[in-house]
Amino acid sequence: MNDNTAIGSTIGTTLDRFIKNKQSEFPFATGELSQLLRDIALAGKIINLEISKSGLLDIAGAYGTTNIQGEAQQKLDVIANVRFIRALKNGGEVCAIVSEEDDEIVEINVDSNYVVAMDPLDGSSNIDVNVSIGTIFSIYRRISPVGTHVTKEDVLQKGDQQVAAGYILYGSSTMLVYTTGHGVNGFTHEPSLGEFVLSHSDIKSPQDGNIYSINEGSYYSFEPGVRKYIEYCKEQRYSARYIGSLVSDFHRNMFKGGIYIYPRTDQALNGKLRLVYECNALAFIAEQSGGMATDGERRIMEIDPLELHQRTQLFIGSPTMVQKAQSFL
Ligand SMILES: O=P(O)(O)OC[C@H]1O[C@](O)(COP(=O)(O)O)[C@@H](O)[C@@H]1O
Ligand SMILES: [Mg+2]
Ligand SMILES: [Mg+2]
Repeated sequence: MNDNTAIGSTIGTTLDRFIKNKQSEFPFATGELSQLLRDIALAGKIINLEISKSGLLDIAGAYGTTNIQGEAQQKLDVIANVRFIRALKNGGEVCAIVSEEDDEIVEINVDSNYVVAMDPLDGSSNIDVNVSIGTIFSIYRRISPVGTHVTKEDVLQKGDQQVAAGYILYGSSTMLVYTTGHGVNGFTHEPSLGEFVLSHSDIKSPQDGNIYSINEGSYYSFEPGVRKYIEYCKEQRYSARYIGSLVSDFHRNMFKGGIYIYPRTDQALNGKLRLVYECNALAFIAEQSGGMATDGERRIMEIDPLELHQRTQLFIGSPTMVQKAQSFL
């Protein structure tokens, strides 16, 4: 058992109980955010079921459509998107959703308070080959008055405005990891109970590490500084680990100590990953666990989003490694 494990309270503390306990710490809490977190967990359980038997079902392969980024949508991308939107709609706490799989803002309920930005299925290239994948989510409080139509201002908020963020990792076990700005906690799905149960409390990322995660296949399209850092990692005899699912690479490095980098390339001049529904959420988790997340210069969470599907470079992980990488740029 590592020091991130809540000794002796694991089984007893379901996500539901944990949320209830946390809510009581905030006298003015209305329960809306708590309910929204429960709705996200519910959608995660449903998608987890589909993913766990995806090989048996006719849900492998491409859906036949492309999203606004020109990427072929996988069937599970679309299914996950539909499941999340339905669960959030039924939950009633969400006024709008920004999703990787929808070109525009999806307005849900103008009488609700919260905006959700999400990557319903992260690691799409790994869906059909049984490699771990995830879901990423950010939660903001709307700015415009309740009862009015949602505006771009409501959904294009800086990462520093997040009230909660997290991810669900569908791996050898399924985990929900999230923060509300008071530390990071991890819950493992207990299939026989059908519950997420606290398994990793107050997660702390090692300050330094020896794992680097970058797609070296694009080495010759990286800028000289990034190439020099890769050479440095090799000289240090660091381990190269790259799953190709951002959530999975981030999760491993958060526990073991490491850095994940997706820099700009000649194909992706602003990097590949999306600020609003991939990078902001993981940056919040990283910072809350003692890690660091930048675009090579600025904190990810202080970048002003201008577009829904805006891309950014990402340097994320153990602070000593992120600072070292930046020193080469
Ligand atoms: O194949 P590449 O260029 O290394 O990109 C892999 C990266 O792209 C992503 O798959 C992008 O996310 P989506 O799968 O949600 O589109 C990340 O999960 C992953 O880290
Ligand atoms: Mg993604
Ligand atoms: Mg995706």
